[in-house]
Amino acid sequence: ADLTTQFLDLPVKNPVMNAAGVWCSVASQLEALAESAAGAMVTKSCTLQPRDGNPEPRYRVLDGDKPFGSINSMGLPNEGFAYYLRYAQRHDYEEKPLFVSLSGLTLDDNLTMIDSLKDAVTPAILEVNLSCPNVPGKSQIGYDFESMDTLLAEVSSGYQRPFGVKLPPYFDMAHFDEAAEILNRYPLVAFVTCINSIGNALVIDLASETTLIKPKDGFGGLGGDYVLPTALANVNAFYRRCPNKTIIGCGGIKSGREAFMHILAGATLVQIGTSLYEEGPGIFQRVLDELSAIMDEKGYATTEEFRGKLKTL
Ligand SMILES: O=C(O)c1[nH]c(=O)[nH]c(=O)c1I
Repeated sequence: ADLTTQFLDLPVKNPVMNAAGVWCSVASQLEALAESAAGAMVTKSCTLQPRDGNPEPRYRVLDGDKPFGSINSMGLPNEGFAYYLRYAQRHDYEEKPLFVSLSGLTLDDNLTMIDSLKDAVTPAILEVNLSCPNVPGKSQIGYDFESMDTLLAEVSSGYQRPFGVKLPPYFDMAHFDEAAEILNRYPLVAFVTCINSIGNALVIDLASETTLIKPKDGFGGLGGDYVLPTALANVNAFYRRCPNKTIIGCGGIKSGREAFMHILAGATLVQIGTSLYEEGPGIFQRVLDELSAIMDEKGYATTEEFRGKLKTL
């Protein structure tokens, strides 16, 4: 099958990329993504200043029994905005698009970073993270509709170019409606990435009767198989409610099957997190081959032919 995809006005070799935060914190990882089969890539969400993040253990893969997944409370460790801006200025955009993810600790920090990104005049695509669940004392902007509205207004007037947002999962129709109503008031919000990890889950080790991770009494963001149905719901909910925006799907993708489901639900690109963390950048070619085989089997030549075509009963 032909996996080439149009994202906004950009031709992309294929719809598969990494999820922000996974395999994208330092130059060596970014270079590995650039050399991988991924059709696009995104940098680790960054703050204005470098951050160490939370104490370890702060990431655990859950693969002892089914389902496969992960829990993390990294706490936004990153090299600082200037580091990722430097990478964005030396990235080969002919090879593949680069997204830059920002997660400022304050609105001012976000606006300062956006100003520099705008003046740097790089083709990098801005993904504003509204959903980091792991900074102690910081709640997720995506769950505070008023501050989300304010941030989108400020970023729109500051950046004055199309950008996107990374949303937390929502679990109520009224929340899908309210979030979409806000997003639709900002035409510069060109894309919406659903979902970030399901925040503040708790995984317990039976033998030791202890939490698996250290920060926040063991509460952390859930990824992997656990979140696929919620991810698909959020992709489809915003696909239905935001007809003028592009949806990027993220959550529970570990093979061509889940990638196909995300596209069927309305996603244009799909992001891989937990499975990339565990398998490494070789996963992209595997998922692409699996997706292509499923499309061939079903008789779809391009992703365009089935994107958003989920049937209801
Ligand atoms: O703890 C993190 O660094 C983190 N972890 C996540 O699961 N999602 C996020 O957006 C972030 I910024």
